Amino acid sequence: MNEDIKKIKISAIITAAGSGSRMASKIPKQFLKINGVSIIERTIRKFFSIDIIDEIIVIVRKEELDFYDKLTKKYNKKIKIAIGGNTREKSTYNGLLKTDANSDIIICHDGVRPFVTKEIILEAVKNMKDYNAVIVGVPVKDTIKSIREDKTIAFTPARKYLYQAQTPQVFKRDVILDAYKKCFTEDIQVTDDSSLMEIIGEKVKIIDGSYSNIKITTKEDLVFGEIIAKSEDELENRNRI
Ligand SMILES: Nc1ccn([C@@H]2O[C@H](COP(=O)(O)OP(=O)(O)OP(=O)(O)O)[C@@H](O)[C@H]2O)c(=O)n1
Ligand SMILES: C[C@](O)(CO)[C@H](O)COP(=O)(O)O
Repeated sequence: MNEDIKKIKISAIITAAGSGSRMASKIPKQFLKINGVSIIERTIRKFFSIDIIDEIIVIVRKEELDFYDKLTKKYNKKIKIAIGGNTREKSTYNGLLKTDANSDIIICHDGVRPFVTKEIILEAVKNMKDYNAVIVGVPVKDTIKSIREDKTIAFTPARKYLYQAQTPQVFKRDVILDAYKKCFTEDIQVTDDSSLMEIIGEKVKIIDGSYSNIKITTKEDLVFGEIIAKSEDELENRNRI
């Protein structure tokens, strides 16, 4: 491990205060189990296993606080809880306010992206040596069409320049705080935190994530999720022996 990385203070924000409308399940999707373990616990334990992360802030819905009591006991004092807002950005901002003011780096991650790897998280953090913002993504495999309201095609961007954005997305704490202040003052709506950095003119580096680092959004994702989880769990069990 690079000695410089060990010296910096790192906070992770895991957003898990969504309602999962596209999943349309009886319980919020973060609590659905994949190969026997809830999605949110799978995500939390990935971050928990990384020594250089000093604190993990999990953003939750107020009515689900009880569930996290058990999880925080299991994963000890490294975990703090913050209450979410009605958009992902508001949830992330509540998490940011709860981070240690001495933190240098903030890792933002979707609670429903449980198959991120330790290697990807560390690689994103390493790249912060040269940038104030680093995100993870994968090259787009399909041809992407930008469409008009009437569903005719407006244009086809060159695929070689297209990446699908994932999380983790990593930022210098003071820079992301500034970006969020602008977002709320000017009522800017975005679908990822990187977009805010782009709006304030910050250069964002994208590094390769993994096609397995899926966001569990709809029912089909659960099918892929089971396959990925089984192979991940099998590997972990084998390494334990
Ligand atoms: N107000 C919100 C909305 C979303 N999230 C979190 O942000 C992550 C990514 O969001 P998404 O997949 O869109 O989750 P939901 O908002 O729950 O799903 P949907 O958009 O289908 O309702 C999820 O871990 C979700 O819990 C959050 O913390 N607070
Ligand atoms: C941040 C994100 O996971 C990048 O792919 C994604 O944009 C989140 O989507 P949401 O619907 O805004 O939660």
